[in-house]
Amino acid sequence: MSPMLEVRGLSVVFDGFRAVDGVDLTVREGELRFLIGPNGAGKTTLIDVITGLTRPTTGEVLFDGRDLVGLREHRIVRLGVGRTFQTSVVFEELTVEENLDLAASFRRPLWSLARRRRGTSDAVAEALETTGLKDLAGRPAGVLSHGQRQWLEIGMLLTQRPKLLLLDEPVAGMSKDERERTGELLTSVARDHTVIVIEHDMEFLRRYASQVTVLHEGRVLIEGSVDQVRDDPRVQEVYLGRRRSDAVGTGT
Ligand SMILES: Nc1ncnc2c1ncn2[C@@H]1O[C@H](COP(=O)(O)OP(=O)(O)OP(=O)(O)O)[C@@H](O)[C@H]1O
Repeated sequence: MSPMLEVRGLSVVFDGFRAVDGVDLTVREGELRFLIGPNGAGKTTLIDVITGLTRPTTGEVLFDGRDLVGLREHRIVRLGVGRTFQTSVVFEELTVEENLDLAASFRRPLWSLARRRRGTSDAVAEALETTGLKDLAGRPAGVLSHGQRQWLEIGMLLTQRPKLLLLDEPVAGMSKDERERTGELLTSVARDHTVIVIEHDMEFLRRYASQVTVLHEGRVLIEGSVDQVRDDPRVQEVYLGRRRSDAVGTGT
């Protein structure tokens, strides 16, 4: 399959500090790619560049063959790139359905809002179904559990019909059950989307990841299967900074 995303020679320098340093990354259509790395490795900065929040110092970000560098955030969303943030963006006083509806309208130009109501409703109904939030559609988002809120945010992205989803630590702070449901949700979303997930949780990675890219000090340290990454001594050393036997899922 053709690459959905091709990052080439990407560097981001903040006041002389190289947060991202010559990163090449290719993600094919339909992949569920995990991005890991210790604090400060450059994961969020990389996502910020892909979504137009940060402008790179050098390099290209080709999405479906088109360079995203220099495009504004909303333009990138409309081209089909959606992301979640570490902080929540749901409106607590609006219902689950209203939040989805609002998110669905964001992608479209203002003039088309009235005209394409039907399409919006379809997207909202599908998102309610996929995220398993159908029974909570009429409840205010403020009453949702932490996990349900995360699923709502993923649902909000889905209403925008993205081709590529970028998720920043989707299972952080979740219970075991919620993690499991999120893993299933991601697996199902990845059936017809390309998904990149930043995630630290090794147990989660072991269960749901196939391809993993490890970033360290702004560079790609290694890319491979969960097993390859787990067994790589460099990963053991730099990513976890622990003894090998404790590291990357070889414990427990
Ligand atoms: N706007 C900025 N100005 C200056 N330095 C920045 C800026 N944004 C990020 N950095 C620095 O760039 C480096 C990479 O940060 P980034 O947030 O991308 O790492 P990360 O891998 O996402 O880490 P974490 O897992 O802690 O979120 C860090 O050292 C950070 O302090």
